Amino acid sequence: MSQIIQKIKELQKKTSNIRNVCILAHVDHGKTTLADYLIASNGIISSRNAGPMRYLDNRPDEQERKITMKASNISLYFESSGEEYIINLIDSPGHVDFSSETSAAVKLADGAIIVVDVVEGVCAQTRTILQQAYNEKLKPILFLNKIDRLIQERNMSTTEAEEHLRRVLEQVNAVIGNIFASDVFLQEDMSKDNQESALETADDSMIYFNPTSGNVVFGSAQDGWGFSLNAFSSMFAEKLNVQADVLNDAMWGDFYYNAKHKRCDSGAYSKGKPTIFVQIILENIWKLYNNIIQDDFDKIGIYCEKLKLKYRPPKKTVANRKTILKNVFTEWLPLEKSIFDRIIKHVTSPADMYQSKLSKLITKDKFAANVEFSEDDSSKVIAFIAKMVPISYRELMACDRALRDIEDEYEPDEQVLIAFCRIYCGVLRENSTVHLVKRDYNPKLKNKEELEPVDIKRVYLMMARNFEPMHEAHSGMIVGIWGLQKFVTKTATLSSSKSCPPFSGLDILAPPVLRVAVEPTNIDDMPKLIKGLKLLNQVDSCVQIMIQETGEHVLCVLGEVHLEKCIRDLTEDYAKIQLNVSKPIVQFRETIMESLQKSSDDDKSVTINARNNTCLIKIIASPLPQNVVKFMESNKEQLKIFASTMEGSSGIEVNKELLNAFSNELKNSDVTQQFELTDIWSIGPKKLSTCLLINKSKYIHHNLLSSETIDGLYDRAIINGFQSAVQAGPLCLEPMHGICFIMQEFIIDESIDKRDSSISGIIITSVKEACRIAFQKQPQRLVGPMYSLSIIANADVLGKCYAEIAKRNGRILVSDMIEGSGMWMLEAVIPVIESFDLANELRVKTSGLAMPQLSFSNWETIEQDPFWIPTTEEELEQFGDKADFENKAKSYMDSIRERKGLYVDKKLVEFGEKQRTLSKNK
Ligand SMILES: Nc1nc2c(ncn2[C@@H]2O[C@H](COP(=O)(O)OP(=O)(O)OP(=O)(O)O)[C@@H](O)[C@H]2O)c(=O)[nH]1
Repeated sequence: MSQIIQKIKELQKKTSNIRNVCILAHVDHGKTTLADYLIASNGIISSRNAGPMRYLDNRPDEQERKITMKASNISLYFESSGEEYIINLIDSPGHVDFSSETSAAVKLADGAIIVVDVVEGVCAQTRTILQQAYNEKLKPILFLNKIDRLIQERNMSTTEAEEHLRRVLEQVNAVIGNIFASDVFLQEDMSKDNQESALETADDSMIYFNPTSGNVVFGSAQDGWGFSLNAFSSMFAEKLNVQADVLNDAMWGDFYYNAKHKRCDSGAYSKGKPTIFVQIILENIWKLYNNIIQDDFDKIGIYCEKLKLKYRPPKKTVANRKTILKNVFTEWLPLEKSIFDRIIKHVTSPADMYQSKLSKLITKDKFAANVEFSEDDSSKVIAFIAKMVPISYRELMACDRALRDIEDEYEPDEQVLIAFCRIYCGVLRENSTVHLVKRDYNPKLKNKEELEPVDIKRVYLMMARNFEPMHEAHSGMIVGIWGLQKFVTKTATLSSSKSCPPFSGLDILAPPVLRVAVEPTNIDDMPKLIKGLKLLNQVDSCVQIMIQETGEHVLCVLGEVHLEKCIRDLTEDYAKIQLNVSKPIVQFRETIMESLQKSSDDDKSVTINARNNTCLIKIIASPLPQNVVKFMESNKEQLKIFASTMEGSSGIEVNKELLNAFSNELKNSDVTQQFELTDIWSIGPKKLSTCLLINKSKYIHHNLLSSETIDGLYDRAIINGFQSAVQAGPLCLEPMHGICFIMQEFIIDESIDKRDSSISGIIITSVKEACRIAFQKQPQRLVGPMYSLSIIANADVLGKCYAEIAKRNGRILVSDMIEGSGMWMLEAVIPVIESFDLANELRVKTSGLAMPQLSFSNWETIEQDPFWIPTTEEELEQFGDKADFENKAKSYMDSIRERKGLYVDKKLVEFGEKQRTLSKNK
């Protein structure tokens, strides 16, 4: 291993020979098994252990549960046609609860190996990772994995298998086609009439997977083999007397080999002949497998000779078939070679990807001109930290003995953080100083306070669990940095010059909707908990930590598996204390609906006349249309900037294109109360941005789109009143969602003294009160988060899955058979609040045959009125006079109120004594 490390340290100076690749797939499709074989090629593990070892899954819980939970990098060496290469390989988790780790992996890579299990085909996460790879402009290679299952489990013939593989490839390409089409429409922002012609003119020739062009590898990671078509064309060209490139082009088409004329003829399907793919490739693989399965050692021996392999099977022992399979196939079609060859050919080097990567990483309005590429200039360093990697200080010192002389600030058992970083430009040297570029830094304004000098103490080559010290890291490399723990939370940009803007953070695909309150079992351990939570927040991009007004520490995570990991990290590594963890809490939101009974605006509006007519406020509330809410949710970061600029912050640029799109969105919706962008006064709640305050009164507010200078004397008080109203609604103090409050009148008595500070307080309270009453004048509803749920299961357990989903108020959206696999794919939505322990219950009920994948889908209004009570005689008879049991919305609302210590209108058992007496007397 030390030789390889030495070579990598030398080779890194040649950026054109570096490739940065991540492995992406739906959960369990075989990423980690594939990574093992690639690692074995460097002698880091033996190829006998490749697969079961799961080298990159080095957390105990990853090994126990056999799922990857974090992205990790290993730098590998590969030689091809006399050239030497470094391949920085990043394995990523497939489980949706760890999607932020996958986002970190795609941010650092230039290419992606997309692994698809050919039996399961395209699954929910496959679509997501294809979208992520497309968004980041990664060069993808498709690995169609687990072909051995078609032989051993599905007993498919070679022609059936070919048909099946074609279908899976078409599925993958159909997803890519859809992603491409939506991208074209989005970029062009066009009317429906122009969409078709735009699609016709857009060049999509390079985006699809096509075995003939070499971006598809077929194989079985478990048995250690893989091939792309060119491996077979060069193997068989001479024997068949056909030119290799002709054979290659004919291999995945409607061609058959005409042995008589020694040529490839078209029309295999119409003539009922097996295609060349079946004749030359699948037939050979199938025969070898069958010989091994049937212990036919003589035939295996003959085959090995025919294929010019060195391996000879044992004479008659009942040898382990798996070992024979591995020995034969890893020699004949070595998996690592087929994958590495494709990476070298299809993935672009970091130097060539530089501009395209940077244009993705830096938001358009911040793109500065002076960030040219440099391979070896230490004054032109640009680097991006995608995450902080935890390791115990003892382990780090074992990797880097020099640390013992540098620091003793940390205890050996303490967790410390290494920055997981890609050098985009220049050379980063140890013991150097660079700028940490903060989020609001703008190279045009050169706002120095947003740059912080930081010392790079040590630079490491990241070899999964080992950190190998290297004195410098060259452009294109993915490395670890020691010295930044005190400065970096989640992600960061480093630059040696002042001309680089901050990179955008990771794309977090789902908000953390699951919350728990945590406290130390022993209250004296509170400082340790706070320190542990800080570390967790630095390391995990998806975690949010909040401190409630009550002093309670709340941890927000994506799902139950994520929660388990975070609690484990806290108790065993970050805080090292016992914790009390509350039951999961789900955040709700509050909204209003359009009333079915027609009522005039006057009925709905609220007038508040404060302090003897000195301040008059008239407000009406109206639900915002779905499209507007959706737009606001997907652009909340930009809208926050828009709102803060309106409220007086300067120095931040507002994206004009976004404002135009917002204006169009408003025009295209049937907002009952029409308004312009210039009427928007504030957007709230602060972190969510789904409610608007609109000014239709005669009072003129500060407005960034207007050229007039306005003093906006009462703006701040009005905005504060609105913000505190939308922050906590009247149902159960949850944030409001999708509502537009329109200020119809705002009049302040001219005679009041403008220096009277109490007037601000009166305005804040009155606006807040008016918003709350206006909300209550409309039909009120709760809005809950929904998970989208996908399950792959066989027909026998389908009924049990349906029953479990129905029991939890879920809705099945799709239930399709996966052709050729005998499996079913279920897609459903289920309220997050009903989802707890679903994975466990399904596992027990289906004996482990169905595993759900849950990922955040959307916020959905709960149709039921939380205040509904039975009124008709039938309803009273059916539900009782409170109907608590049937009214889910009310029970959710009550449980939140109870948790928050608010009054709950609950009917307890009344007259208990009397009832008992009655029954006794019977
Ligand atoms: N039959 C068969 N099984 C395979 C193959 N490749 C992987 N497996 C098995 O599939 C299961 C999942 O493999 P992993 O490599 O852990 O999958 P993964 O994509 O890394 O999983 P996550 O990281 O948890 O998303 C393991 O039991 C592997 O042994 C293959 O080619 N054939």
